[in-house]
Amino acid sequence: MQPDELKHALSSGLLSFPVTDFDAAGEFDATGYRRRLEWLSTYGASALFAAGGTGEFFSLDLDEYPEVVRTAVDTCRGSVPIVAGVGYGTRIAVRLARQAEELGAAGILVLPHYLTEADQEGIARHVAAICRSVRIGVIVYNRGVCRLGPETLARLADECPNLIGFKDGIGDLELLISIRRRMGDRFAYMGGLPTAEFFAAPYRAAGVPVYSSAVFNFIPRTAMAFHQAVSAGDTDTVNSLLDSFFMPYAAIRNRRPGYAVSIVKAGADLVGHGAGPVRSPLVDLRPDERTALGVLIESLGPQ
Ligand SMILES: O=C([O-])C(=O)C[C@H](O)[C@@H](O)C(=O)[O-]
Repeated sequence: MQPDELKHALSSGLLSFPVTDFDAAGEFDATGYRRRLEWLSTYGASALFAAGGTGEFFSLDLDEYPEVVRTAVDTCRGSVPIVAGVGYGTRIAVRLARQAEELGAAGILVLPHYLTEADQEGIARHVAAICRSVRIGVIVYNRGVCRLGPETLARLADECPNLIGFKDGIGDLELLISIRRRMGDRFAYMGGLPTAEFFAAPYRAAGVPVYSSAVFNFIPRTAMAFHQAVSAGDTDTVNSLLDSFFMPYAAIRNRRPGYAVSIVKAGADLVGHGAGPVRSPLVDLRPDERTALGVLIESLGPQ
């Protein structure tokens, strides 16, 4: 897929980050992952992101990363574009980006580099090296220690024609709007904070109508309906779902660090599409938390 084709695909609709399937021994379960993507690809997401945050990229072994990307690309070929997450330092990120491109990924999402703070210039060099290493489209992701400003992004966009997207995982509206106004239609823009639905309406107002939904992993019909309600300005439906599902959902999610991913895996399990346990350093939901989540999911009706 050409970078501009990917930019077009990411400029509308709903995105998602499938969880990654691990078996009881904690090994990557390609069969389960393929079934998951076959199921999710029928709900009309504009793109699916393999090995993203919700996909536990940070816990994948470098030897199993290509298996995850290959499974996603082969399963979704011809139905929905697969964007592959890459991360860590520049050398590892470039190696992963080249692997993902060779395996047929439609694009690359640059997850934050690891641990250290870094200057805008250094992060720009990091992103530019990744862009230069592939021909497919690249999306830069402000999150954690990666916090690029509008002027840095403008220089990167001039230097890297295949840099076609910006994803926000920080939630600083002044920064987001400054980037959106400075970059105009040069990028496709995506919201992607934990439980993106909370930010969907204000981000749409800021000129970012597209976001990635983690809950799409277990309530895809509701996730699509929520996105359609935001898009239509149906505030009654948006507020009703925020009050009845997302607020109590967030109350569970906020109980322990890392639950933003663990709760999604628990939800998938509760709807019969289990993906196995999370890998450390994450922990799975406690039994009472699973029960509370199950009640919330039941209240939404069939998916
Ligand atoms: O790796 C990531 O950024 C994500 O998984 C983003 C999530 O989809 C986030 O938007 C969410 O939790 O709804």
